Amino acid sequence: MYDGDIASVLITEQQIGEKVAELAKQVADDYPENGTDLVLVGVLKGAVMFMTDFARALPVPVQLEFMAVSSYGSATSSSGVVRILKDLDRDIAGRDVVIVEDIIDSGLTLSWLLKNLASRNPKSLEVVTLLRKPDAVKVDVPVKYVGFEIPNEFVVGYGLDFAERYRDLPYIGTLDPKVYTS
Ligand SMILES: O=P(O)(O)OC[C@H]1O[C@H](OP(=O)(O)OP(=O)(O)O)[C@H](O)[C@@H]1O
Ligand code: HPA
Ligand SMILES: [Mg+2]
Repeated sequence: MYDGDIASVLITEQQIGEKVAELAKQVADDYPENGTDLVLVGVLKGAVMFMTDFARALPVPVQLEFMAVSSYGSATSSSGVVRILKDLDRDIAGRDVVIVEDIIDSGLTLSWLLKNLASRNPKSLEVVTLLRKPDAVKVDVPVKYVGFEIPNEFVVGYGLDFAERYRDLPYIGTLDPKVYTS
């Protein structure tokens, strides 16, 4: 599948599975059941694979919410302009909320999202991200749960796309530059 487009496998399916279980354990330890379900806010579309695996790995009840924002379009770097394409369906005031992201690259999307959700007065607000690129950060954002720190290369798979392709790969790989330079 996608023959020749993937330059290298950065994180295997098995490594992803182990990390998801580890992150779920950390989050479950920090949010013991208290009668009010934790709200997971998945950031579409990139976080969809991580969100569904993570929610099922968590041994505490959660409610699933989604937001769609877009800052990348078909480019390989963030424009910094964030648009809401889909908002939450429910009020999060007074709730424990965890944003579920696939990747923090420049940090621009998350920084905007944190401000936006904080203004809705949740009881608490934290972030879990599967990937972070420390060398790409333009705005520092407080992130409590980080899966993997990765080099500053464009990656695809497990929800992450280039021009809407490759999200369905079960692993995370680097994209051969010929794909986006041709
Ligand atoms: O830290 P940043 O530089 O802001 O980049 C991270 C964001 O960019 C990607 O979303 P994208 O806008 O590509 O939408 P998508 O999830 O639908 O692919 C990714 O899923 C993150 O949400
Ligand atoms: O490396 C990336 N790959 C895919 N989507 C992204 N959005 C931000 N960074 C990336
Ligand atoms: Mg994208």
